Parts: sequence; structure tokens; C-alpha cells
Amino acid sequence: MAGTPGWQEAAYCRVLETGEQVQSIRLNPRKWTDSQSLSFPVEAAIPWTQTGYYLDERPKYTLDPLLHAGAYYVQEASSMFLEQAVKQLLPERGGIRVLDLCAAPGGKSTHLLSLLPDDAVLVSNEVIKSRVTILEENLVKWGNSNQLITNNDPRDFSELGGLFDLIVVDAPCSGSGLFRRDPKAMAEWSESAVELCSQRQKRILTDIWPCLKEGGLLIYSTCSYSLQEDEAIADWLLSQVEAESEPLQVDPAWNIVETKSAQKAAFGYRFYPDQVRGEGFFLTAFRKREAAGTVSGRKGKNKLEKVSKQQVADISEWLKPGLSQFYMIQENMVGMPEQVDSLLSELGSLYVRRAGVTLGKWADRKLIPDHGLALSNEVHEAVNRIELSAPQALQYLRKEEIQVPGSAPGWNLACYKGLSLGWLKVLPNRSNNYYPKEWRILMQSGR
Ligand SMILES: C[S@@+](CC[C@H](N)C(=O)[O-])C[C@H]1O[C@@H](n2cnc3c(N)ncnc32)[C@H](O)[C@@H]1O
Repeated sequence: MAGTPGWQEAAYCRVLETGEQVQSIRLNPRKWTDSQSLSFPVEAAIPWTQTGYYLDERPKYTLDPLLHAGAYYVQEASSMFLEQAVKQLLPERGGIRVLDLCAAPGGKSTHLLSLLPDDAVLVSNEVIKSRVTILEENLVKWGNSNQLITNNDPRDFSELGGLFDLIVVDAPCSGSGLFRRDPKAMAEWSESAVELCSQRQKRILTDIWPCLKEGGLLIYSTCSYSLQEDEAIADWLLSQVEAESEPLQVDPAWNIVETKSAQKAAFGYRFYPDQVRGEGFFLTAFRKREAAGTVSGRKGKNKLEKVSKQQVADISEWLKPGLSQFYMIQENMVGMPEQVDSLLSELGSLYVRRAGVTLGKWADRKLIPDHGLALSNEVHEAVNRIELSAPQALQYLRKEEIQVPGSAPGWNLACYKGLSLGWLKVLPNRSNNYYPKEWRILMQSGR
């Protein structure tokens, strides 16, 4: 790391040796705004974000029903700096389209959804199939309907043309920024891994650059300290494309190291664990020049089966008025706001895993509601709810049978502190727990 801008060897080594673990979470402002009424105390606000908090110690997150209801996301503090780039640089205009290219497990995507206005749309993409599952779970819990999830290689986007106002590339990297948090990262690190990552980062940026609109913003970040993955990537990109590096206003009290790349003087922001309360992180932002020349993309051929007017009327009791387009996708009824529908039609041959809100299956003129609807911000206030105690909520999340005498028969939202955890179907003598089997918690209390 010698020669890395702003690195202070002695202090850095000292802090790594302590092995201290910084705990932090970020609230979901559409579900939970009061940091004082979580299941654990928060210690202090994270200064570069409005919804992030440090905790004194690590709670048993798995045993907190609020986590499963999407009230907050457990995220490393430095990476929440994304908020500054979005707030300072994204133009305030309607209908913004955003792509989070390397999205799993969903830290940046959930953050973006909280920062963007409701009429924006976010595509969260993850190339590795096995990692899409956790991305999907986290985004379903977050509850937004203005989102799509895709499972594609960056090169699959090349043919779409300049679709996006903002692209976030939180690139796969050599992971040196995680040395304190995860000693495995140290064991896996090598100079050749840095070189390999640097080549891959260039390939990813080359593939995705045509998808950025003229005047659009690309935010690039890594959790690596290596120049080859950070400032040198900024230099390389500026030598390849028509773009400007964008500076950010940073409060000096935050102790973020501001850097300028060697060749093009690109602005970069470095986080060192001995200087900030968080792990290693790097962020830089670029704006595509207006005259950069962007090819228009091939229009897609997504031919989805529309839901009939009668079916739309039949499901209206389940939904707030925000969703306007309804389709049958395989056996599921799916609802989405206008901006998701319009972007979906332009995504050509991409593999779209999820769009808008999965409402449920349609059988005998009735909806069998999906878990996605239960967690969504679009579910109607008039849908029956059952408030569970903490032990009952955990029973529910373990997919055990729970007794809810006196509850309204039929579909109910099982709630904890007013937030929905999923569906419970109340029958005359018992209730059926519809929590997804693959999401159920296995940890027992007291561990
Ligand atoms: C740093 S992680 C992203 C973390 C995520 N943005 C978050 O905040 O939760 C990088 C992601 O890039 C994905 N990835 C790996 N190889 C890739 C490639 N060649 N192109 C695009 N993404 C890749 C990884 O699977 C991983 O999910």
C-alpha cells in the first residue's frame, strides 16, 4: 500500500490489529423512520447519510422481525457515501432511469431506492445467478414497486443504447478494504488478483458506457485500496470516453481522503478504517459529455399477456392506486407503475427476473397473494392485519403454526410493530403460515 494516497501506515496497522468491528444499519424511510424505536439502541448517526446509524454492538439481526419486514438494511458505513454522490450530482428531473450494474446482495440498490423519487425506476442487475436470489429477497423486503431485477452480463446491456441517467458500478474488486472485517479477504488477496480485477473493471466499464445517456452520471466504487482498481481506472476511463470527472463537496470533519488521479486529475474519495468509522472504500463519479454521441438502442420485444379489465377490478381491493399496468407472467399476476412498464419494453433480450410487484396466482377468480405483495408498499391499508408479539413473529418467521384466535377469516397480513412480515390464512380452527420456505429462519432464540 506504500504510495497509496492518504494512507497512514502506523495508524492503519494499529486499527487492523484491534480487529474492531463497526456495526451499522440504514433505515428504510418508506417503512421505518424512528431510529429510537428499533429493537436495539443506535449509538450515533453516520454523517454522510440521513438514514444510516452506528450501533454499539452487533445485535442478533436474524432474530429481529423488523429486519425481515424490511425496516432496515445491515450495511457497512463507508459505502453509504454513495448518498452524497447521488444527492449532489443527480439532476432533479422526473422519470430518472437508474442501473445498479453489480447489485447483489442489494446494499446500494436498497439505498438508491430510498434516495430516488417515486417516479424514478431502478434496474438492479447481478451477473452471478446464485447471487440473484439474495438480491431478490432483499429488494422484495424493501418493498418498492419502481424496480426491476435482471440477471445479465454487463456486455448484454451494450446493445440497449443510452437508456440510463445514472449507472452505479460497485465493481467486483480485490477486497483489501475489507481486511479488518474479514480476515479471509487478506488470505485471498494477491497482486495478481488486483491485476485481474483491474482488467475486469475496465471490461465492465467498456461494456456499460454506451448505456449511459448523454449528460448522464456514472458512479464507480470499489472496496479496494489499490490504485490499479481506483484512480488508475478513472484515468483509463477518461482516456477512453468523452466524460468529465465530477467533484463532491465533502465535510473536512468526515476525514475522507480526497484524491486526484495521476494523469487526468480525476476526483476520488478514499475511506481508511483508521480515519473514518467504517471500512475501506473508494468512490469516483463521471458525467458523460452532452455531445458524446450515444447510439439509440434496439427496442425490445417483450410481449407480455395483459390482465383483463375484470381481473384488474377484482384485485383492486388488494392494492393502493399506484400500479397501473398488470400482466400475467407465467402463472403470476404482476403489477407495475408506468415507468417500470415503459423501461421493461426497452430491455430487449435481457433476462428480467422480477418487475414491479408480484401480486400472486389467479385461481377461481380469486387472488392467492404472493409474498412480494405482502412486503410491498403497494398493499392496500384495508387488507386485514394481525399484530403479532415478538415471540409470535419469530414463530411466524420460522414458518411454524401460530394461534390467532378471534382474527378475521381469510387472508391476513402477519405484522410486527405495524410492519408486514407475510401472509397468514385464517381458517375456522387454525391458521396457515405462508412465509416462503426458503426464507424461513433456522436460528433458535438464545444462541
Ligand atoms: C462489490 S459487489 C456488489 C455489492 C453491492 N453493490 C451492494 O452494495 O450490496 C460486486 C458484485 O459484482 C458481481 N460481479 C462479479 N463479476 C462480475 C462481472 N464480470 N460483471 C459484473 N458484475 C460482476 C459480483 O457477483 C458481486 O455481486
